Formats: sequence, structure tokens, C-alpha cells
Amino acid sequence: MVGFSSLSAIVNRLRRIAGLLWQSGPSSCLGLFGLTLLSGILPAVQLFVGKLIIDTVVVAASRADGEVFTGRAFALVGVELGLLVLSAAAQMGNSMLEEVFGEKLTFEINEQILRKADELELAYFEDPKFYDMLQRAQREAGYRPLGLLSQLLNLVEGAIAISSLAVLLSRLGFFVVPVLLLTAIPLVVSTLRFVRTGYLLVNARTPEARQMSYIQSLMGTDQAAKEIKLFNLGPYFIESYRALFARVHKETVDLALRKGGARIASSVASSIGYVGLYGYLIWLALRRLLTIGDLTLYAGAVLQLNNQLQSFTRGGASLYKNFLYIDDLFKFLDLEARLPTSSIPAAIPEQIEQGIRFENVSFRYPGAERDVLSGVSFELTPGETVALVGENGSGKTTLVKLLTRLYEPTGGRILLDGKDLREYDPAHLRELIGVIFQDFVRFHATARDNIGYGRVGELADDERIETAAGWGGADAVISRLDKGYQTMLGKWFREGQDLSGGQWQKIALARAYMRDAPVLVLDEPTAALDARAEHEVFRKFRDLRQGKIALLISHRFSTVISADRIVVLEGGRILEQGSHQELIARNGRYAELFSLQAEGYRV
Ligand SMILES: Nc1ncnc2c1ncn2[C@@H]1O[C@H](COP(=O)(O)OP(=O)(O)OP(=O)(O)O)[C@@H](O)[C@H]1O
Repeated sequence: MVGFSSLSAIVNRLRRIAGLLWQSGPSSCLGLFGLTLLSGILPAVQLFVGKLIIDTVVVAASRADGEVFTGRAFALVGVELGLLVLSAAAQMGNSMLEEVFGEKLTFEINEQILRKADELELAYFEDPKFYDMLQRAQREAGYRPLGLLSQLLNLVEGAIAISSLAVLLSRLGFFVVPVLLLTAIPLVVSTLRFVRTGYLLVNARTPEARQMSYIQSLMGTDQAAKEIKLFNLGPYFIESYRALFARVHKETVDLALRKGGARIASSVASSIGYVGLYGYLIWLALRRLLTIGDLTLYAGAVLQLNNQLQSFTRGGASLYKNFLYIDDLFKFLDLEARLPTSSIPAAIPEQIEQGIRFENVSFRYPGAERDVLSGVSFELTPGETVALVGENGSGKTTLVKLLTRLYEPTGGRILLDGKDLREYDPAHLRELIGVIFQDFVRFHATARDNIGYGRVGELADDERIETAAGWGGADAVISRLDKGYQTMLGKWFREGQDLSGGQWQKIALARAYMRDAPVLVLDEPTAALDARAEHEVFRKFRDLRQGKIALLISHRFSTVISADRIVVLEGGRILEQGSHQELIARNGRYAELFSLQAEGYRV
């Protein structure tokens, strides 16, 4: 069967699920189990008391000393009432516990998903297959575990009820239970088969489901709303949504029709068994081999057993279904971080002495067909500002991703003070680097937190946050906000205030400075800033970079000029490097790009 190659795999899964349930609430688990046992036994006990009542009534009516029996009959009715109340209380307790426990369980699993997403490296987040897995895991976390739990309990309850009814019916004849079991087989087989088909279908169309949720999120958030309205894209996206739905819906209809047909056929088979046994009971009663009480008892028991078998099958199928789906969750939770790291990481240097050296570094994105960096060698020394320039797609940002160990070079190595970056703990290494990416994040959080996230351990340090804001030029932006640093930024949450592109960039820059790290990486840090703000940012940057390693990526030559050294990348290779004057004198690609830009300013 899908996903379960062996019995040991099933046992493993069961153990894992049991562990999850237990971890989420041991007392709830025990409570649910106890109530389930009770609910399982009660139907057979009720039937049996029912039989005793009828037999007692018959005796009371037919004998002279019937009064004794009448009292007994009423006492039994009292017992029956008690059983009914107990059964209702058990069911109520069960559903209450399930509701409360289910929420806790869902939370536990969602938290595990978040932890896993945090642990996995960037490469996963750039792979569509990862999103399929994540989508499946998140979809399942909401209700599968609870479904699984309640089905497991229902099944236990059903098994107890079936066994107790089987014991009752075995008094009638050894063949009764086997007949009912045999006629239930078609139902079991077809139900399990369709569960598997349904699962395969849902999994196969995860990409379509993701495309649909992408359209939903596009049309449901502020980021895209502007362009969607301006380009009148709404009807187009809605039409795409419809087309995707039509594709998946057709398959759903086909499956439902096939499922319906098979269900009718298997129901006929199980009805034949039930009706046959019912006829047999009538025949026994007519031959006075059964009392009226017996007839009522056995007829009820046959009917109940038949129903129980059907719901047991359906419950088993749902359990199997949840088992399959929950396997997707476990597959996601079992993903392993791919970054090779040393088991005994090297100590991060207190102060960087020699600097960072790229040695013949090559890189190819996972699944890509060509290298985006090849044979890149250059150095970054403390106290020096290096600017990376190059046309779009030449590999500048990729170099930063390698430096920050968001990716691993596919060839060559990067050394920090003579040691390969792989020898350091990635989290510790990243603490050395303050970085702003060109696609920085606009956190829908307070201005204070937006900056403080740069060093989350210092989130309570207002002074540090304000200093970083000053360095990034965000202080002036924040002073104009209604609630200053406490202002919620972005429009998603209550009282949120949105900022302009340049203002957001200043906040992100402050976040990078919050680190006060020995390595500063600024990838297009001023792309959204006006000329005055840009000038100010670089004036401050010159003061701040003292003694630090600073790597600057920019298309603006006004920014690049001030760097100590400029490295020109083209097609993933270093074309030339040197100071601005040296490169201009060389009259190569840098000089060409520089004069192109300078020409743009001439009138
Ligand atoms: N996650 C990715 N997966 C596959 N290819 C990628 C990925 N990110 C970037 N690339 C490719 O790698 C190349 C280098 O991209 P990179 O972002 O490093 O360029 P860049 O020099 O920073 O460009 P820009 O000046 O436009 O910011 C490009 O051809 C790009 O298509």
C-alpha cells in the first residue's frame, strides 16, 4: 500500500503517532481511552438488559406470582435508564475531550512544522517540491491528527462493540458471525481501494492546489492589489482560478461516481447476509426455539453487528486515509538540513584578523543547468570596503548568499581567517555579518521590532535600537510616526501605518546595523533612497565601517566610487578589479559602464 512498504513501517508510524498524542496531553489520552472503552461495552450491555426486561415481563404476565417479576422488570428498566444516561455522558465527555485535546494537538504539530521550516536552509525554499510538501504538511496538521485520534478511538469502541455482540450472537450458532463478516468483505476491499485512489489523486494535484492558493493570496493581500487593479488582472486571475478548479473537479466527480457504484454493490452483499440471518431468527422463533426476548435480543444484535461492521469498515478506511495523509506530515518533519557542518565547530574569531578569502569559488543552483559563478577568487580584508559591480544576473547576490552560508559553493571554498566557512557553526557565523538584501523584508510589526530583529537577543535594548535607527537614517522616519517606535508598520494589523519604499529601506538598513557586526554586507542599500538620503547613508557608512569588512553591491556608480576596491563580475566570473582610478585608467568594462551611466546625467 502507498507509503507503507512493510509492517515495521506501519508499526513505526503508529508509535510515532502515539508519541505525538501522548506528548500533547497524557491525561487527555487516558481519559479518551477510558471513555471509549465504556462506550464500546455499553451497547451490548443495553441489549442484554433489554432482553432481560422482555423475558421478565413475559414471565410476569404469565404467572400467578407475577408481581415479584413486575418489580424486577421495573428495576431492570431503571438499570436501562442508568445505562442510557451513562452512555450519553460517555459520549459527551468524549466529544468535549476531543475538541479541547484536538486543538492542543493541532497546535503542537503546527509548532513542529514551524520549527522544521526554521531549521531548513534556503535551498528548500527555492524548490517547488518543497512547497508541495509544506502545503501537504500544513493541510494535514489542521485536522488529520484529530481525525486520526477520533477514528482510532471509534475503531477501538467499534471493535469492543463488535466483540461483545459477537459473543452474544455466538450463543445462536457458530456460523452467524462468520456469515456477517464474509458479506462485509466486498465493502472493506472497495472502501480501502478508493481511499488509496483518492489519496493519490489529491497528492497528484498539489501543484494545482498551490496555484489556486497562490491566486487567492495574490488577490487577498495589499502587496499585489495595486498592480492587479491597475492592470485589471482580477478577471484574468479569477478565470485562471476557475480553469484550475474545473480540472481538479472533473477528477473528483469521476472518483465519486466510481466510489458510489462500488458502494452500492458492496452494500447489497452485506444486506444479503443480514436479511438471511434475520430470516433464520424468525424461523427459529416460529419453531419456538427462541423466546420473544431472545428474538428481540438477537434481531437487535444482528442489526447492530451489521451496522457496526459497516461503520467499522468506514472508520478503518478513514483511519487508513489519515494514516496516508499524516505520512506526508512526517515526511516533511523528517526533511534534513543539507548544509554540511563540522561536528566540532571552530571557534568564531573575536576579531577578524586576516579577513575573508574566496578561493576559486563556483556555484550552480540546485537543479540548474549551468554555473552562475565560476572560479571566483578575491579577498575582503578588515578595514576595507569592496564594491561588487556587474550587470543584472552576473552573480553578485549569489556571492552574498554563499558568504552568509545560505548556500554552499559547488566548487572552491570560502575562508574566514584561514578556515573554511564549513568549519564554523552557521548560526554563529551569521552573527558576524550584518546584511541588507535588495529584497529586504517588510515585517508587519512595530518600528522598534523591525529594527530590533537585527539582533533579536537585544530586542529589549531601546538604546541600541535607537542608535541603529540613527545609523540607518530611520530615526527621522520614526519620529514622524504617530506612536514613534511603537507604531505598527504595514497594513495587516490594527493601527498599522505603511511607509514609502525609501522609508522601509531605511528601517531595513537600521536592522542590518543593529548587529554592529564586523562584516557589513549592503546589497543595493540605497536603491529606493533619494539623492540626499543616499548621500547621508554613505556619510554614516564611512564612519561605521572603520575596522570592519564592508561589501557593497550597487548599480549606482556614485556609491561605488568611494569603495577601496571594486570587483567587476560578468557572467559569474571576475572580469577586473582595482580602485576606481585604476579601473578607469584600464578602460575596460567598468570604465565603459561608468561612462554609460555618467552620460545619462549629461544634458
Ligand atoms: N534561487 C535561484 N535559483 C536558480 N537560479 C537563480 C536563483 N537566484 C538567482 N539565480 C540565477 O543566478 C544568476 C545570478 O543571480 P544573482 O541574483 O546573483 O545576480 P545579481 O548579479 O545579484 O543580479 P542583480 O543585479 O539583478 O541583482 C541569475 O542568472 C539568476 O537567474
